[in-house]
Order: sequence, then C-alpha cells, then structure tokens
Amino acid sequence: MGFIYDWSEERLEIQSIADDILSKFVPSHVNIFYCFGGIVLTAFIFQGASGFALTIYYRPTVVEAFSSIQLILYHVNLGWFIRSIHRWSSGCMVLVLILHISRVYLTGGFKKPRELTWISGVILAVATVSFGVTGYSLPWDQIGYWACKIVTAVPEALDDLLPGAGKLLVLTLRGGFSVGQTTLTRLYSIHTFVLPLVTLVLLIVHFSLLRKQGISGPL
Ligand code: HEM
Ligand code: HEM
Repeated sequence: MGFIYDWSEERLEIQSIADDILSKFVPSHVNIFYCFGGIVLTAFIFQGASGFALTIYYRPTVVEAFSSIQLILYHVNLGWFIRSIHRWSSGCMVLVLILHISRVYLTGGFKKPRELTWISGVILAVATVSFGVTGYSLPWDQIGYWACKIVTAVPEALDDLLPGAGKLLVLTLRGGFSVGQTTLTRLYSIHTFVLPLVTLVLLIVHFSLLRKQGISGPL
C-alpha cells in the first residue's frame, strides 16, 4: 500500500489536493438553504445520464420521433422509467434553480467579489430554460409541435424595432419559413450537443469561482 502511495505521490502530488480539500471547513452560518446549488447540479447529472440513455432509442425525424417515444414508453426495458426521470428531473431542476437564485439573492451572495459567479449563473439559468424549451418539442406530439411553432415565432416581434431582424432570426431558428424537419434537427442538436457543452463550460467557471472565493459570509 505504502509503495502505491509513494509511487503516485512522486508523480501526481495527490496529497496537496487532499490537504487543500481537507483544510477547508463549512462555516457555521451555512444552513440547508445553501444546498440548493448542489441539488441543481444533481438534477443536471440525472438529466445528462437519462438524456443520454434516451438518445439510444429516440429518433429525431418528424416521421419517427413520436413513434420512437411510444417505443421507449411501451417496449424498451425500463424505457418508461428513464423517460420519467428525464421529465420529472427537468421540472425539479428549474424549480430548485429558482430556490437557489432566491437564496443567493436574499443572502447577498452576489455582492463584490462574486459578481462573476452571479453572471455565470445568469447564463446557466438561460441555458437551463433553453434545455426545457428545446426538449419540450422533441417528442413532436401535438403540444410539442405547436409550442415550437409559437416559440420560434416570438422573435418576429423584433421587426417592429429593427425591420428584417426578427424575420431573419425566425428563419435561422426554424431553418426555413415553416416548422419542419430542419427545425426538429436544430432543436435536437441544440438540446443534446450545444447546450450540454455550454452548460459544462459554465459549470466549470461557476465552481472554480466558488472554490477560489469560498461561500459568502453571514448576513
Ligand atoms: C445549473 C445551474 C447552477 C448550479 C448547478 C449552481 C451551483 C451552485 C453551488 C453548488 C453553489 C454553492 C452554494 C450553494 O449551493 O448555495 C453556488 C453558489 C452560487 N451561485 Fe449557483 N448554480 C447554478 C445557477 C446559478 C444561477 C442561475 C445564479 C444567479 C443568477 C447563481 C449564482 C450563484 C452565486 C452568486 C453563488 C455564490 C453564493 C455565495 O457565495 O453565497 N447560480 N451555485
Ligand atoms: C445533458 C444532456 C441531455 C440529453 C442528451 C438530453 C436528451 C433528450 C432526448 C433524446 C429527449 C427526447 C426524448 C423524450 O422526449 O422523452 C429529451 C427530451 C426532453 N428533455 Fe432532455 N436531454 C438532456 C438534458 C436536459 C436538461 C438539462 C433538461 C431540462 C432542464 C431537459 C429537458 C427535456 C424535456 C422537458 C424533454 C421532453 C420530455 C418529454 O417529452 O417527456 N433535457 N432530452
């Protein structure tokens, strides 16, 4: 055992990492409300794992999306369970995120020097909502289809301010004049590739800042 410890210590200096972690203590003013951030992270990990499992059977085409969901629900082993985890945990993530933002706001956790943590959080909140909006239409059922039609039409209102800009944005979101296969492909690639990547980078920033500055003081 000692040999393995000495061997890895000489190469990786793991002891200094352990010392760093073990030398930090949780201040006494930290209570249960400071757990919300960790719960959001847990929900996100559940989302990543269950979402990855869903990609194995889900088919992002307008013809097959809905029937692939039926397949997941009624034929794939534990498919109903994995899909339910994805659905329920997405709701929990948004709910606890609101609680986390409220805790940070009410305890003044956003004040100097934690402005950058707050800003990275704001972008994380936008990413989380975008996950919800893009995921909602993926089953391509009636509610998902019409939600997509409405949501992608919203930027058209920009035309009143900047003529042409709104239409261009709608075209970019939909990949055409109407909602169709190009739209579903975009939603799928944003939901399963772009947003997970953006969120991971932001989480690294959020947690590095937390690690560097520690938790904010008592009220
Ligand atoms: C995916 C979303 C997010 C995750 C996983 C996350 C995670 C965390 C964790 C684990 C903490 C440590 C303390 C605690 O849990 O209360 C924290 C602190 C913090 N978070 Fe978040 N967070 C997220 C989103 C946000 C959002 C949306 C905001 C603000 C708009 C935000 C602002 C902050 C700030 C300012 C702190 C430092 C608070 C202090 O030192 O008291 N976070 N976050
Ligand atoms: C991180 C990686 C993720 C992957 C790979 C992923 C993958 C998927 C897939 C393949 C679907 C279609 C299957 C279905 O509709 O049941 C889906 C749906 C969905 N996703 Fe995700 N997802 C991820 C993260 C998230 C996150 C973080 C949220 C929310 C905050 C979310 C919210 C949703 C919602 C609301 C649906 C619709 C669920 C339903 O119709 O029952 N996803 N996701």
